[in-house]
Amino acid sequence: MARRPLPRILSSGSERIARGREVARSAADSATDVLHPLITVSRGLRKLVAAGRAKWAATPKDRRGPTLFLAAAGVLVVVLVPYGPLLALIGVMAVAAWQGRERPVVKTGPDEAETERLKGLYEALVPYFSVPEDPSPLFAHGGDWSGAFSDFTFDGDARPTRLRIVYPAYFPDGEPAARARVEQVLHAKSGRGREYLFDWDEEGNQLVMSVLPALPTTVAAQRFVTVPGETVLGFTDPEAVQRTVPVRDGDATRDAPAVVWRTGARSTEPHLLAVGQPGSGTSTLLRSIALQALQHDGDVLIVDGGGTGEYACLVGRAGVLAVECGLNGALTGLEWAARETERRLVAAQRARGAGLAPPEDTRRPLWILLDRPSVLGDLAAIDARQDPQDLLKVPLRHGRSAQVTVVVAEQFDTVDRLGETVRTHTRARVALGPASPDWLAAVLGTAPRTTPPPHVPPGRGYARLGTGPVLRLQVPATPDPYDETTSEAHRRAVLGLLPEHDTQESPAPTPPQPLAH
Ligand SMILES: Nc1ncnc2c1ncn2[C@@H]1O[C@H](COP(=O)(O)OP(=O)(O)OP(=O)(O)O)[C@@H](O)[C@H]1O
Repeated sequence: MARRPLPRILSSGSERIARGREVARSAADSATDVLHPLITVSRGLRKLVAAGRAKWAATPKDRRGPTLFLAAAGVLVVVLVPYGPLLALIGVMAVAAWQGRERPVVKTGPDEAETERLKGLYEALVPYFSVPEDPSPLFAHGGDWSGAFSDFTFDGDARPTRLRIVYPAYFPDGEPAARARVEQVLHAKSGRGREYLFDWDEEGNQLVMSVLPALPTTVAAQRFVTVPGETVLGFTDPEAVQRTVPVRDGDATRDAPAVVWRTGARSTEPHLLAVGQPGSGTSTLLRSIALQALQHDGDVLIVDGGGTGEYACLVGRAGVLAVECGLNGALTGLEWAARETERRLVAAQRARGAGLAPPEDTRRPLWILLDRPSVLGDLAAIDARQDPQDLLKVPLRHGRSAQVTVVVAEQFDTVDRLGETVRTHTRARVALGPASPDWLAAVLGTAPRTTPPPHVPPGRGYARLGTGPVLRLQVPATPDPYDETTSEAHRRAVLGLLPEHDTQESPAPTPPQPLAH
């Protein structure tokens, strides 16, 4: 049913009321501005009068007469001096203005609600931070929380946003289980729905709990300022990394703390494994890596076990050797990649033997991106054929010195299908999407020091490079430009990064030739 327009009189009447309110508000604002000095002086005068009264009340009765006499003499002198009354008036007004000025309220400690929250936290921690044998326990029921807690800040709901806790030296802070119990209590009692960082200082017997803001999700695919051999996996907390990268974020440009992965001959983590829940963004991460590899003149071979066509935008682009979705194509492409790795090694070795620099064609980065190898493994098992994963052995073992980088993406529930070689040689790790601490520890080698985020947007997770710290990660939005749900801005961003369509034939799909040694 079509909506009937409001009667003119009603709509214009409400407009007039709104305009009237606006005028009244601005008149009130102007009046406050004009009267501000007067308000300040009268506030000061009130304070002076109150102070005078208090002084008079505090003066002993026998000294009131002389005091009154002195005051009267003072007034007389002022009256007799030329311009005395005027100067006295100016002086009183100045003192009143000074006394009446607005002073910022300085908070000196937690308010009632915040104190209650701290008391509750303290009581909840008593069972974990005390033992019956301790003669003077730092934590005891009904004890003094101020000896254990410091450096606290709160949000508007009196929930702590930062808290330093001193605990007794006998607390087994080296045991992950003991730490986890304390972290769980703090998480629950400080308010769920926020992401906490727990920073344990074993030497100082201190724990600092802080609330982390959500990682921004607004950075989309773009040409990142990196050198060849560097790939931006995503963005993290400013304190977690030293490297920042200038990024376009909406209409502004800012320096964003980036998780930069280094590949190539000097890399200690030359290959990467990304694991995620379905829909968590592992294919998007692979697309982002592919675009960055192409930006630095790399050759890219994509094997998409999921076969959902998420890499269609890369088909036929300059630098993209092949995008294989079926088992046959995957086996052909990966067999070629294994032989190419061997060829590069042999050629580089021969050149070194002859005292020459390695040939140009062995130095061009080659990227093998393999999404969902477990699916291809299943298909291969049905046909009693070779598992494509097996063909990754040579690139994974020798790829580093041959400028060959392997990136594997798999889902959490099929991660156990990955072979030993893949697990051993993919030392750069990414875990995306919601996951339990145990799952994350299985992928990253250790659990993150942060609690799970209340809301996990796509592309949100953790990264760990080798034995480095676990970093929170948000992958830049790099959606499939051919997906109709992709926004126009993102579609243009990704299409703008794609190389031109290649007119030359790519080498990957050709059957592998035996190497002439
Ligand atoms: N970093 C990101 N920023 C914004 N959106 C993202 C990001 N990563 C993924 N998405 C969106 O989430 C959806 C799923 O992403 P993607 O296909 O990459 O997930 P996946 O882990 O490969 O899942 P599946 O294997 O089920 O396809 C897509 O709509 C994608 O655009």
